[in-house]
Amino acid sequence: MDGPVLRARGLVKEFRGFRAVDGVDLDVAEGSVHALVGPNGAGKTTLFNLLTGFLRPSAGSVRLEGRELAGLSPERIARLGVARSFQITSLFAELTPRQHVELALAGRTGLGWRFWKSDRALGRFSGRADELLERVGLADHAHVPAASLAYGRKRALELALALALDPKVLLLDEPTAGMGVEDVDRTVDLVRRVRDGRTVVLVEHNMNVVASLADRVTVLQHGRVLAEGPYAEIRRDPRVVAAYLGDSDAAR
Ligand SMILES: Nc1ncnc2c1ncn2[C@@H]1O[C@H](COP(=O)(O)OP(=O)(O)OP(=O)(O)O)[C@@H](O)[C@H]1O
Repeated sequence: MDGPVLRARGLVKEFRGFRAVDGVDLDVAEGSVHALVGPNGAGKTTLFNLLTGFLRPSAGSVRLEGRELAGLSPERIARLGVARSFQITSLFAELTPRQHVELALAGRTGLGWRFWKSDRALGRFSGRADELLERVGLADHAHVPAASLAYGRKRALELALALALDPKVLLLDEPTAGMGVEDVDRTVDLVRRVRDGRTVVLVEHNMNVVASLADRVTVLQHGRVLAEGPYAEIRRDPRVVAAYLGDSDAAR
């Protein structure tokens, strides 16, 4: 199809008269990795929540391949093809990664929670579950309780759960937040592996990660788009340097 897969126009979110997102236009091209960056409080998380239905916009529209999403529930939006990962899922401590992914796959088909205890019903998803776990590097940890997984591996599992929905657009909320250098490198590799023709939108503070992954970058400030373009252009834009890149958080 022509044009962006995800398009926001005039998005506004007001909290008691304060505009956290203030008239944002966003075009996310199909198959691209698009980063949302900006200083603390710029409105990145709020925008993310508007795109995924976790918040209802005060005004404006969000379209997925032309279809209006504004006002739909997060579940409906996920089923239509916009799924998010990181900082949302609470994993079940005693269930294994394999069981988590089987349940996510079952939920997608509508088989859902009614069958959640039936090994036979879930067994039909085991092949696909193994593929997804392999994809995110968890094949060797498929059968341990989720509670025993290291932090980076829990996040890899959350990514597998989002991928189980086979989304058109995958949204990643600060995928490297709280990680040490090794886990950051591993996560960058992981996102590269799973994007595979998929469209990815990510909120990310670590500019090295943005530089390695993003085809396009939107810089937000005070709820508005300050600049938009390829990373190489954005990083030289004096407005962006002044508003954001000079800040030590972004220089990490
Ligand atoms: N539920 C809410 N009620 C009132 N104000 C809110 C609410 N959510 C966010 N805000 C305000 O909206 C502004 C944007 O917040 P948001 O969390 O979207 O920024 P951000 O760019 O994601 O910041 P950070 O990088 O710190 O996560 C902030 O001033 C914040 O205090």
